Amino acid sequence: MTLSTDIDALAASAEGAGMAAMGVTVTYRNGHTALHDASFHIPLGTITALVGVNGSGKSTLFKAIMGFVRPAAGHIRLLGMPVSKALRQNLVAYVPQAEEVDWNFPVLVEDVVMMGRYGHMGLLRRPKAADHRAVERALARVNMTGFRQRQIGELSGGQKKRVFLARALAQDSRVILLDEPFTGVDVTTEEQIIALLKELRDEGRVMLVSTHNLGSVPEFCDRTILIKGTVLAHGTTEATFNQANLELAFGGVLRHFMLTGNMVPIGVISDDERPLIIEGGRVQSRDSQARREEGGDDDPA
Ligand SMILES: Nc1ncnc2c1ncn2[C@@H]1O[C@H](COP(=O)(O)OP(=O)(O)OP(=O)(O)O)[C@@H](O)[C@H]1O
Repeated sequence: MTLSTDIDALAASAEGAGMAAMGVTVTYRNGHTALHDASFHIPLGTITALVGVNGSGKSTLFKAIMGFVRPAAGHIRLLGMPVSKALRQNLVAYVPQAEEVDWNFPVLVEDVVMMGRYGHMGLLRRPKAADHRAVERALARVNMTGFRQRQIGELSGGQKKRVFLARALAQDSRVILLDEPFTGVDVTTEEQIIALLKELRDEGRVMLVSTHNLGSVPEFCDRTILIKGTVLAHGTTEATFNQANLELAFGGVLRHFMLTGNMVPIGVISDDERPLIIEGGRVQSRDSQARREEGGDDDPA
């Protein structure tokens, strides 16, 4: 009872207005507790990275937020509401990992995006002009208009991701969960997706993005949640995404290099093809690396 009141107070505050979780524990049917006592909060109009090693509980947290699994303990609020209420109001969208989708299923790109409108339609799911307009707008926003009549299975990995993002846009949800949106995506598409996420943030939406692409987290995520069976740390990326916390979350996969002629220790976290570089204890974003390569940034020497 007290816990429920606390979560409602947190969800009513600006700090937790986007998403709030308190003491969330998820135990699967086989008895495995994948998430224990997880707590965090996210304001509106933010992009939050969810980072942790394989099996750390990222997808489990998504399932709890989507109402697919019921926490054994704890509470979640989305936009100040219990999960079930936010789902009923069509306020939450999920962009899945590629592996979760049966690509042999014969369905056109525009039909996938129209699925985002189902919650806005009546029982017979007969699309109205407004639904068609929403689908068109969403496809245009992800640069996929020319592919609307294609079978989804025929698209590249990056194009499929953009179609699922368009489905979330057509749904017009305020909370968008993205499960590893950059896997199998080239750098240009990644940059397009990041630009779109920033636009959605500026519209006041809340995004939670699980990613192994650590190098791009400081570039586009305002906040970070580090997870390893529980929430190890959460807060602004500036305050949270640092060497000490990353070592806690990634321990075994953190590599240290001491480059010849350079007295600054270089840490490389190589959880993915795009590693995160930590130089002299400072996280280097891709922007700052690029500026340095052009000779314009603060030189550590
Ligand atoms: N349906 C399930 N039943 C039992 N255990 C599960 C189930 N789904 C996941 N797990 C276990 O729960 C833990 C967390 O899994 P989860 O899929 O949430 O990790 P993740 O952080 O999303 O991993 P990845 O980065 O590999 O996607 C793992 O130990 C996993 O084996």
